[in-house]
Amino acid sequence: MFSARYTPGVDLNIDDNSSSNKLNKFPFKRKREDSSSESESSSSSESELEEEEEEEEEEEEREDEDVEMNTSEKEHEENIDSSIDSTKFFTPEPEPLENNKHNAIFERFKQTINLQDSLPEETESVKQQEVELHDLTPIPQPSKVYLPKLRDTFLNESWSHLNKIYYDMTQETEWSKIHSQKLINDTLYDNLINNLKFDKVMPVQTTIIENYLPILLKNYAISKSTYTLKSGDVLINSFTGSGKTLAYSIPILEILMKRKLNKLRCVIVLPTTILIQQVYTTIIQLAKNSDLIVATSKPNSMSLKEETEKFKNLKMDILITTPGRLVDHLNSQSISFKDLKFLVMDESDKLLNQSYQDWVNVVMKAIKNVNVSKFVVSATLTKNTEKLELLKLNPTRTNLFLLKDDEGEEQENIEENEVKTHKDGIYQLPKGLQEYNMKLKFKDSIYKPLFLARLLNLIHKKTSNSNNTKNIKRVLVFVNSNQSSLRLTPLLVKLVSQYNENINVYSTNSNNSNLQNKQALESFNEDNENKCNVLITTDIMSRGIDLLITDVINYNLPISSQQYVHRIGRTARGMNKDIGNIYNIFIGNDDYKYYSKQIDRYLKRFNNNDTEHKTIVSANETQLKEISESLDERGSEALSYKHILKEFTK
Ligand SMILES: Nc1ncnc2c1ncn2[C@@H]1O[C@H](COP(=O)(O)OP(=O)(O)OP(=O)(O)O)[C@@H](O)[C@H]1O
Repeated sequence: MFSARYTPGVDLNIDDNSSSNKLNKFPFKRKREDSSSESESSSSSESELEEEEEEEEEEEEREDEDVEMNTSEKEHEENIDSSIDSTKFFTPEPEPLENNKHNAIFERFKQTINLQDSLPEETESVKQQEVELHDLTPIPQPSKVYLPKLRDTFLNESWSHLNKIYYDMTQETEWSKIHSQKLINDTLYDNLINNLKFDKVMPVQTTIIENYLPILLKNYAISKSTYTLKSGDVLINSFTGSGKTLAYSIPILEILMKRKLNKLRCVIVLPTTILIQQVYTTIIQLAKNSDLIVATSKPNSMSLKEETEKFKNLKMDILITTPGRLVDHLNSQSISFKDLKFLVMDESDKLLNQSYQDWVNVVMKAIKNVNVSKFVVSATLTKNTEKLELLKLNPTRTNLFLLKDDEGEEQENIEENEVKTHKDGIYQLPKGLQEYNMKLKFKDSIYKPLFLARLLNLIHKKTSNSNNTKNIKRVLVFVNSNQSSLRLTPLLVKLVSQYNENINVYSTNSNNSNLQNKQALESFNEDNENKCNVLITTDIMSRGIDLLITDVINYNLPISSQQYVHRIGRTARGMNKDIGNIYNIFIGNDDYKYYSKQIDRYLKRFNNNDTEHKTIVSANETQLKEISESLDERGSEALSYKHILKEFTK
């Protein structure tokens, strides 16, 4: 109940009833006053009144004693009193006491006071300075020191010393022209025209074939052992679907086809097994009728031991693999980099984000004293110096291939108000995209699956682009987690069946076996006329996958502009650059704000003045507007939806 300051040597007895102990009675006097006022209603007894009178007398006695104290002692005591909140702390006052030990204490106290009085005067002036008062204006502060943003500078400088070669979209040419210039051999030309059925050379391919391949060929003619060192490394930053696979494969195959060696001369590293299969399919078609042996190494298809056995007898020229498997083979010495000439890192920014088995360092160590040309490739090539440093690029001969924008400006130097260059790279979108942003009100968020079903119905009914004569629709629906994919798929199957029997919904997720995922992908890719195939997937499908996809729906927003670039890059690819609709679904304002600040502002579009993609459902797309309008909760569609939802949440 009581709060009392403990004074060493004084025995504080807080028994308030002990009237005989005056020392105790005094310290808690105020408390007693308080408590008497609290119990005003109770009648005060005569004895209590007497007691109070007694106390008053005692106090008067003390006052008299005080007068007898010397002035300095008194002043000091006042000072002490004023610095103590007397309502909180009570220190026993000296009184004439029967107990001699207290007298000794008071004696010491007096001595202390006297000593304090004899302190030199400047102590006081120092004290005064310390308590100097200020009014309420802020105390002046030293001006802020602005340090340069070292990290940003550091990041951006990674490209500054590279030999930049800009290309533009007009640089499309014919394979026959490249062939006639003797830049590619007859077999390669034949494979391009007859196997792959390509007649045009895409701009990024043209620039590399015209600018890098001649140097490689010239140096190869001079020396078969140092040509890669003299030609240097290649960095390719080019948008999704622009044909980067061929851009690096053609120069490499042209050189490797020149002599039959059947020793490991090229390794292509990719982040996923799906991509390994895809690149392999392209390369074996290009290498047909040549002496080159192309092999893959995929973690899921064969054990390391089995693969090691296989490699003992396989004199491969090209190996396509993942970073983890490559490290496994290097560690078990089942492959050697002794004859290596080319190392390709496709989707390089993704690879450089993987620290699994410290793969970059292991691989760089393995190629230490070998002359190797490195190809670092991505639609979102990193500018991060720390990461690029790991690759130990050729310090004097590293060529960076970059796209100029529509106005012929060099993309790297564009720092406009609306479109910012991301510190990690340049994020150019493909040309033929149509982007639609749609917002659902926050209160309608439970209807998001129903909204998606309506949207798919609409996509199926939309008339196709003239290139897509069979009117096949393939729609990728991106969700952010495996769980979302598992929850959404059965619900969507049920919902779309109410609208449209021509919509097939598949999903890839980690609950499926590899075989099931493969089958889902194959079914999704089937050419069923007038059908709409839908694949619900996570970002595992966002990189590099090359199928004819007509529409991409960001059911959940991606977390970064890089991720957005790769997701939407599954459409508007290669020669199908005019086929590609993107639908971004926002819930409430927060999603839209996130998209604007974290994603959209870093994207470069071929025509940046075209702001249509930024509107929430463009005015001419009235159907889209209809489906994104608030759903009437009493409507029969919404009611039946709620019933279905209940079934799925049981
Ligand atoms: N010269 C060409 N003529 C016609 N089609 C081509 C040509 N080169 C590539 N393609 C096709 O263009 C599509 C995209 O090519 P590729 O997969 O190499 O793109 P990418 O730039 O690597 O894309 P991503 O960044 O998404 O991996 C593929 O279907 C490919 O077969």
